[in-house]
Amino acid sequence: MTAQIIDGKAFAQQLRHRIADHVERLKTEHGLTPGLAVVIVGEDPASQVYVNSKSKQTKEVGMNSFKYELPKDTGEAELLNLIDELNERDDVNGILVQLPVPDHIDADKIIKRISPAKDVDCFTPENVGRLAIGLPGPVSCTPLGSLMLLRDQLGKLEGMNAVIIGRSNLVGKPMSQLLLRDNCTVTVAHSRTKDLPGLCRTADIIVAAVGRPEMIKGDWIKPGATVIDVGINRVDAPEKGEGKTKLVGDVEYAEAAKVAGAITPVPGGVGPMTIACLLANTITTTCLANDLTPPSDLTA
Ligand SMILES: Nc1nc2c(c(=O)[nH]1)N[C@@H](CN(C=O)c1ccc(C(=O)N[C@@H](CCC(=O)O)C(=O)O)cc1)CN2
Repeated sequence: MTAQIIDGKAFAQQLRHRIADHVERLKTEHGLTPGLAVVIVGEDPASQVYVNSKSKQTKEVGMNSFKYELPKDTGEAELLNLIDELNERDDVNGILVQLPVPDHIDADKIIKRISPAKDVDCFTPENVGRLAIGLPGPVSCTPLGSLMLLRDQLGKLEGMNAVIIGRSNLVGKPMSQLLLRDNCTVTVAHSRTKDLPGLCRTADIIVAAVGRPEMIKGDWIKPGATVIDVGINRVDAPEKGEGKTKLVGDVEYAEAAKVAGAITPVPGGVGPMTIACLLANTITTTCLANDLTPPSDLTA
């Protein structure tokens, strides 16, 4: 068997087209132009790439983009002041602080300062709670993107055994909420889980979000299972030349693709969905702030 490759890049592009249509409708029917503010502190090269993509794609779908590039020695108080300002602004519907922030800044403190009404990452305690009890609001971007890919691939997820590997606040925990909501039987595995290979072999759906290159082996996959690889790991690639690197996921892709029914590649799988879902969340927060029902095709 050779797995179907789930093309996240193409799906994200279609999603952005739908988002652009929603933006146009908000403008023409309601006089609203959604605005997204993205804040980066420091010069981490990968973060700069992500932030530039976010800003570019925000403009491409017709929203206003506000980008704040702060030096790495920016103080916590200064960053908190900027967030306070953005919380107050009527033309800003979404605020995102790119993670990681430098060590001298307390990321939790920063996240908690973002108004839940503008928290397009769905990181604030209020929005995490809303997600857990199924209230309308933004949904964590990478899990939302993964869910959209799963539903597109499998239709109804009801009754399926889902194993999520990784229990982070960013991916593992919100992913478990979303799959539970879709009536999967969900197991969240982590570093203390016993017999991880055996557990994975019971899964109809595997979501790998551990951040360890190719940790999930091909022979851990149940034949026909759907594999969502959230990992984005940069590793040495001597085969490409001295000093060269490449991106790999958390799953041993070549071997897993021989067994799985469908699998996301890295790059080109879940990554592009993360940014598209950020734009989707900005539509959601814009609608909720203006007493409009968020479009059902952009949320969970
Ligand atoms: N505030 C946030 N910070 C971070 C988040 C987040 O959701 N909110 N997630 C990650 C980084 N991230 C978005 O910010 C992100 C990561 C990867 C991709 C992506 O499209 N990856 C490409 C490969 C890109 C490359 O060549 O490096 C792919 O997988 O095809 C988009 C967004 C941490 N921080």
